[in-house]
Amino acid sequence: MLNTRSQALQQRSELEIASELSTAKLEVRSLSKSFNLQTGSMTVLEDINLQLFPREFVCLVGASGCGKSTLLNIVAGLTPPSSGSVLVDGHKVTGPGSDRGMVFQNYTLYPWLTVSQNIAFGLNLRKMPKAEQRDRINYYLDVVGLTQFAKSYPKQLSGGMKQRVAIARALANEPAVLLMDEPFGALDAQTKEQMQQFLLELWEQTHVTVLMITHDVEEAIFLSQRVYVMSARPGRMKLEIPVGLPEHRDLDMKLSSEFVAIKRQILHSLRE
Ligand SMILES: Nc1ncnc2c1ncn2[C@@H]1O[C@H](COP(=O)(O)OP(=O)(O)OP(=O)(O)O)[C@@H](O)[C@H]1O
Repeated sequence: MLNTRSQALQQRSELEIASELSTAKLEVRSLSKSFNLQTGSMTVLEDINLQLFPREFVCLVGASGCGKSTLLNIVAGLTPPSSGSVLVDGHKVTGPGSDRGMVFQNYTLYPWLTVSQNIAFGLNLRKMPKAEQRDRINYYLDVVGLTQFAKSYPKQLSGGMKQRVAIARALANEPAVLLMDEPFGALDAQTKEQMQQFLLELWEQTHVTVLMITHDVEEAIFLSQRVYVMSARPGRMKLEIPVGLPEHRDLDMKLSSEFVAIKRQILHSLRE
């Protein structure tokens, strides 16, 4: 299925491809959000602007409480903004939609469904023909390396495996953008590093456009082409840092001087 898609991509003219790549997949325009509390109104996000281009992996870092999850929930269409707008492929977001796949920190698999059935969940909702569903499920089971666990239930899987199923479920809808909120926050350090490597390989294979929130500055640099740093109260975009590392990365790269220089810049910005 993706192979057919990539063949189609190859057949298109370079001009068409260049034009597609320069059009934002996701755009957040002058977005602000306030919550009404008993004590008055609290502005959580102020004048947020960001753009993600096709096949980009972008991370958002910022102090706890600066509004990262609120921003992601607005992009997902789960929370309305107070002002400003979110556009996916040029269309204004007015609610949740299958053009945005979401992966949360806490495993959100349905415990009564098998791995395959979890991955099929969105496809069933969309009434996709069963044969097409089977192809997609098999493809994404293979992409996340869980073919042998197709018939297992979530309780039979480790934390890392559960997150791989959650990622496969989000990808099975082939969304325009994959939104991830601290997806590895609940994993131990070793599993987290394995999952970072896995996610990078998956991104190299599928070239999905990703917006991810993380507390972990190293994780953000390791995975991204760009990192946005947010300030707190109200949350604003403070810094946008391009990550000029090669696309193909391994864990040793975290020790390189380029990596450490970017880390220093982000940490200084977070401390200011
Ligand atoms: N529904 C809500 N009603 C009122 N206040 C809210 C609501 N949702 C979030 N907030 C407040 O908005 C602020 C930002 O919260 P948010 O969860 O977006 O921050 P965050 O940067 O994701 O934090 P963390 O990194 O700790 O997860 C917090 O002060 C939070 O209490």
